[in-house]
Amino acid sequence: MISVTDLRKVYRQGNREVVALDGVTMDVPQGSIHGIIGHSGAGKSTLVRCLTLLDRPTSGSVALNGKDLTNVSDKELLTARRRIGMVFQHANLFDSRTTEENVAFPLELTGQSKEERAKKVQDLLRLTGLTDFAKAYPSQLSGGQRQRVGIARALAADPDVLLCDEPTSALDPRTTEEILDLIRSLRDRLNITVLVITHEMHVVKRICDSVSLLEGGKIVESGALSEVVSAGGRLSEAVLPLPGNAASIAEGPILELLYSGDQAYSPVISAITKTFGIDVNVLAGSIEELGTNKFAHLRLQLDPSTDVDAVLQFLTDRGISATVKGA
Ligand SMILES: Nc1ncnc2c1ncn2[C@@H]1O[C@H](COP(=O)(O)OP(=O)(O)OP(=O)(O)O)[C@@H](O)[C@H]1O
Repeated sequence: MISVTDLRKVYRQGNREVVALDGVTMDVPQGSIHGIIGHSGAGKSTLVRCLTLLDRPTSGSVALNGKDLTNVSDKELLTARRRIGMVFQHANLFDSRTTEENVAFPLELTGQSKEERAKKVQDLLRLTGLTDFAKAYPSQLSGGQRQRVGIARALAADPDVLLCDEPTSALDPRTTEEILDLIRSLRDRLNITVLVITHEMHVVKRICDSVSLLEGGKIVESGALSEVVSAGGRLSEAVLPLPGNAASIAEGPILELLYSGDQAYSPVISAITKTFGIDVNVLAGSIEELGTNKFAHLRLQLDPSTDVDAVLQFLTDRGISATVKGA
């Protein structure tokens, strides 16, 4: 479990102050995968540096399993940092070391026997699908395989938290899916807490249980993926985007519908047409399955004669969030 409370980081640039983190608070429970998404300059890198205490926050706290890391001695901090395994965009491997030697590197500092280290490395290679590449050098590996080595190395010290900073930004789409699936399967097998910092929504959609939107150093939306999608805010728009310029072919009110669960497959449109005896035109739609939940986002144009308030009530009664566009 990692808990961040009111984290602030202010940089000084001459006379100017830059507030890179402005009161970030979040709790990520043991065994869950939390995504932090934000555009360039939102404060993601600063957050990573503050979470690992590579950069001291100006105020606020970062606690790992209840222990406040902002309040420990430098020696304790060194030990505490090993509880957080780091995965970066580029694996930054030692070119002169083989896969197994790269993975063994953090273990060389732990005082374990050679046999214990060798067994641990073999376990990690099996876990990350690298057994056949144990003797290969980084130059003989693909980008995805190198990232696997980086992940195996990050797990060597049995961390409580795996902090992944843009883990797939340098990979092609297929390798991205493989690495994301690996991260999720590691969480399933090791019950490790995972924090994924990314600017890519598909990363969040593919593996995260919960997500926070970071903007200008603040978390502006946060929650379980199903909650934020149903809430109809900015994350919802990003997960279930509709084209902004879907042309209407006739006059009539335009409604946007957002709904989840089994209702995502319910015949909403035919229910409206039958109940109100009107024509309905689908301007745009997006249906997604995220984890075990399904979500739908539709933009509909209704007959000009429609009693819009009655349709809105009809939809609300069925647990469907509906808003009139351009009203
Ligand atoms: N060492 C520093 N000194 C002064 N300002 C800084 C420093 N590091 C970051 N900043 C500022 O803090 C803000 C957040 O930067 P940060 O690098 O954390 O954003 P980011 O979301 O990681 O962006 P990117 O995705 O482009 O790396 C920016 O306005 C940046 O200019």
